[in-house]
Amino acid sequence: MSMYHPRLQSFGALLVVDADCRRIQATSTNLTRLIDFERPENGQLMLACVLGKRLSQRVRRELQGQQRLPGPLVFMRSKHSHVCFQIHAYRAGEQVIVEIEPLNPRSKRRLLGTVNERLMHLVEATHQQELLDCLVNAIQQLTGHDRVTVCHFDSDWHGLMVAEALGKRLPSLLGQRFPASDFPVALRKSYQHYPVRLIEDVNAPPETLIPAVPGSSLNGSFLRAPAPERQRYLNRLGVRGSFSLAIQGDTGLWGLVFCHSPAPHSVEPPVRDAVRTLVQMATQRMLLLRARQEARYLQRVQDSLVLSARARSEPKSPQQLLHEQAAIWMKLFRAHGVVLWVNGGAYQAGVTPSPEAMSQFVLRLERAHVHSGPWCTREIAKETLTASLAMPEQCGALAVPLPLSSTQRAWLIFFRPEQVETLYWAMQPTISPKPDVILAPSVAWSEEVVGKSEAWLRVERLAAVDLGEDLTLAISAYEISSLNMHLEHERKALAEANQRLEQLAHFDPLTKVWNRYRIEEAINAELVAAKRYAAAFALLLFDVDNFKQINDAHGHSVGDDVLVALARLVETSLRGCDHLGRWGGEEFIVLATHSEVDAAIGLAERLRSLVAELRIEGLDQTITVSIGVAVWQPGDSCKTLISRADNAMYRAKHGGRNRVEVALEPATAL
Ligand SMILES: Nc1nc2c(ncn2[C@@H]2O[C@H](COP(=O)(O)OP(=O)(O)OP(=O)(O)O)[C@@H](O)[C@H]2O)c(=O)[nH]1
Repeated sequence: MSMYHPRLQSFGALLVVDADCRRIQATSTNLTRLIDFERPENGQLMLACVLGKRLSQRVRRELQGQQRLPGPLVFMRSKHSHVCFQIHAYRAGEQVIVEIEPLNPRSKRRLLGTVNERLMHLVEATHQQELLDCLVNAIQQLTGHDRVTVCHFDSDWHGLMVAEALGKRLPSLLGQRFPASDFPVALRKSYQHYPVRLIEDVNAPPETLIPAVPGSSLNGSFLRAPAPERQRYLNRLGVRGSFSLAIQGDTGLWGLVFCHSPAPHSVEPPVRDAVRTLVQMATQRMLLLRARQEARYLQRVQDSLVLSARARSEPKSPQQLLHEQAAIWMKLFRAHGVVLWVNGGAYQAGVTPSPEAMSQFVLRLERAHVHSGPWCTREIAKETLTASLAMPEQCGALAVPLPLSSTQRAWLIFFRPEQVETLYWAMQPTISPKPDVILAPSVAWSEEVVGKSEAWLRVERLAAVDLGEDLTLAISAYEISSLNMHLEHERKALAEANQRLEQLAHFDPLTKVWNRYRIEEAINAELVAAKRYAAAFALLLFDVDNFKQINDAHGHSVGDDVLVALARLVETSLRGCDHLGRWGGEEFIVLATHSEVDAAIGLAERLRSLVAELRIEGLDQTITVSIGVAVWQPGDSCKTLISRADNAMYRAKHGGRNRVEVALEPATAL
């Protein structure tokens, strides 16, 4: 195992103790300078020799089964001396590390008051900037460093100075960006594990451990000296005293608080702890403020959804939805254009690509973006999916798929304009600083960022998904209602067609009375009833006299008028239980139910004389009919019955027309 020579800072002493918390295996070289103690004669230094018996027992007890002491312990080395010490102890592998720092107890009361007052200010802050300003001022007041800054990391780990408190007249770093290379991954990771880093003097000659111990790691120690590259970096800035703390966001390292001074700068342990508490409180408050802001934004989006929810009870087409909502949506999503892509068609508002370009874009999006979440870019021109949209005025796009069905997706797509941004990059000074002069990295160059839109925030993407779900429902509701309307239309058309079919099947198209098929059906039904109940009925077969001559003299259409007028006249003269049908040509049949021969003859005579009085417009002659009457007799069929009526009618014709003849005997030879 290799021997370990840690480089330690001198503001505290460090002990490496065995796992049992008794024997000291190594001490930092400055231990004897900080604390008076007696070395035992046998040379085996015990923890009790340095901390005293009671305190070392307590450390042992509190570390039993624990990784570290629950809080710092304080002790006074000698009754005659006023020097106090604070102890931290923790386990590192098979060893226990004990850190001892001198303490000034007189500063404590004053500190508590200041910290409380500053905490109150932090809790009252209502905006992030106010909160961070309050934090840097509080820290500057507590530690006295010459520059206290808050550096916030962007998604590429470049650091932007967002708040600053200056003790001396120093140039401001506010608004400057430090490149990600200033914050290497190892450094960021170490802040995640050890959020507080104090370097009292960057250039102090380091202490080390005697004797060197195998494999001991002091990564978690306050006292470890800065790594050489960090030392060089701080030297180039002219920083000798440095104190830094991590600000942990909900998704990782949000930023760092830097406290810098050109001269060595000590920070008492209680001040260090107080600053840590302030940073933690400020972090909590910041997360809360952000959560509130996001909640307010989401509420505004929800409010806009209620409108489309209303559209569900009163379905609206995608076009109507876009027309009514586009302005609200664009305001909420800071967009200048919006497209609703449904069923291969684009509904657009504001500044958007041409429909052809949109259709190409959606095709590519469908192929490349198969999952259900939103897709976005800040640089339309550089993104392969959007490069061919060729729309210089819009730089950002946010697309949300709307799963209308398992096979078909619609899209809601927002377009954002370009936002030209000037970034000020801090350059590290190349000259060596004069002693006691802290350098501001000069505004060596500024960069104009073009072709990018504002970033699509996480909360905006979430809100877009909410809106997408709402729209999916609204569009589905519309499609269902359209389908229903279509079905209803189809149903009506079908009913009408059926009705027409019924007419064609059962009615004569010219006279609108029953056709031959229907009257035959009725006669057959009547025959069944007559057979069962022996209830007589009669058939009246009548034919217009000399109809050919009317046709020839006045034209076929007048002949038609005669047939229609005749049918109307006879139809309206019948009882409700009698039926009229057209038998063919100018022949009609009246089916007179419940009729014996006398009643049937009476009816035939009444009809004959009514017809003789009929006047037709454009026809200056009377119309007459010859009627053959046949009354049902047992054994009759439809055929025999009609045949008998036909014979009777034939006789009427031959008897001079405009007459009624009755079939008296059954028809023969049928
Ligand atoms: N206008 C019109 N004429 C029809 C229709 N159906 C048949 N006819 C005509 O009715 C005429 C029947 O003539 P005929 O069978 O000789 O009988 P008629 O002239 O009435 O003479 P009689 O029956 O002996 O009195 C024919 O000229 C047919 O063309 C129709 O639907 N409309």
